[in-house]
Amino acid sequence: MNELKSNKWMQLPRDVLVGSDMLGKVADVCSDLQLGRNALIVTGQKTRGIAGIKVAEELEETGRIVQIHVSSSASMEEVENVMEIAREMDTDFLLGVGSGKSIDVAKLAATRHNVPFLSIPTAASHDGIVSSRASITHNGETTSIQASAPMAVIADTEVIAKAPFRLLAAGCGDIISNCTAVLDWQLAHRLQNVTFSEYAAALASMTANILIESADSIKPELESSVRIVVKALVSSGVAMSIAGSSRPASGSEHMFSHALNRIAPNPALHGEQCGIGTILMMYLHGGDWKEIRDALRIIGAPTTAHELGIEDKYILQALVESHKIRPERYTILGTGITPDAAEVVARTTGVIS
Ligand SMILES: NC(=O)C1=CN([C@@H]2O[C@H](COP(=O)(O)OP(=O)(O)OC[C@H]3O[C@@H](n4cnc5c(N)ncnc54)[C@H](OP(=O)(O)O)[C@@H]3O)[C@@H](O)[C@H]2O)C=CC1
Ligand SMILES: O=C(CO)COP(=O)(O)O
Ligand SMILES: [Zn+2]
Repeated sequence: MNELKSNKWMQLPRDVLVGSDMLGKVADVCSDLQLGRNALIVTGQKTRGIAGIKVAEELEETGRIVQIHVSSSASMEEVENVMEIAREMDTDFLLGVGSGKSIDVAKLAATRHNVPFLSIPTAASHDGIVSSRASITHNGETTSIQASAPMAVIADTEVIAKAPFRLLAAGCGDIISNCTAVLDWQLAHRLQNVTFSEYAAALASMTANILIESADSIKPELESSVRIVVKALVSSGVAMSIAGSSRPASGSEHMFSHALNRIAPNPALHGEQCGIGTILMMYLHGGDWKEIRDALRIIGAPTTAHELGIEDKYILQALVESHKIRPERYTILGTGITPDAAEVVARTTGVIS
């Protein structure tokens, strides 16, 4: 790590654009940031046609050379494929255009290739669209890897409003999960003296609370709803940058979601699982879990295993195994909960019936 990198306190995006027809502004942003001529777009199978091609055309119109890579998974092999293409075409910058997976692959490949990266989400499904973390699967294990923050985030509210509403509701679940993430962080600070940032924690909690208060404003196909959620995701990402870790936005509820990804044959969306994890972990914290459940219900995010499409037995198994996911991150789960206790929390909160 060079001296500049090791001395950095926090990394933040330089430009954040949120609004209608923002895809039409990509070339201007690249010129403004002096990003160079050779661009490599990482996009997904569906999102290629939704935004990838449009972004490529916008860049080509200004004389840039653009290559599109369609990525099917957020795996280390994909990151290496993208790095190989970047080396071959002497790429000046990368763009992740699409959902979480495309953005994570572009983010890590750009970090390792040492070029800037732009995040252009087509869905507001989690705060990875702005964070300096990339979730990558390698040898069957998904890990959250430190990467560079995007140089710019360009969120076209028109495109995101047309995405399946389930993705936006999942983004809300990811934001609401800050409630228990911060409680876990405070607990770890008190019991284990882990480094704690009041600023990061306050920003993360405030962001979740504003979203809970705005729950009835989150509606399908409304750009105003997208704007609320994207702003909250940006705010959560900034909290993680201030903290220098995902602590303000990822605690026991994320460990539950990560455990489900390992255990359940068909996991649901990240933010959906984290939302339900927040209900469960808030119960364990002795907090107002009904407030969390009600906000998720109003938004239209799942609050039960049935709505998540995951069998009760996997929910219980994930609860019992969550503490093993990241043993170094102390949370309310401590050294784990028993199968009996898991059943009580899941039944009392109505997550299983
Ligand atoms: N870096 C971080 O901090 C974080 C990373 N993650 C990671 O992100 C990934 C999950 O991301 P998430 O976005 O929830 O899910 P996915 O990346 O799995 O995307 C879900 C689906 O939505 C599709 N999609 C996206 N936008 C649109 C649109 N506008 N219209 C129609 N379909 C659309 C995608 O299409 P397509 O096939 O084209 O991609 C994909 O099929 C996981 O790999 C997870 O580990 C999660 C949280 C934080
Ligand atoms: O999803 C995240 C924050 O919302 C990132 O958290 P992880 O560090 O658990 O991957
Ligand atoms: Zn998350």
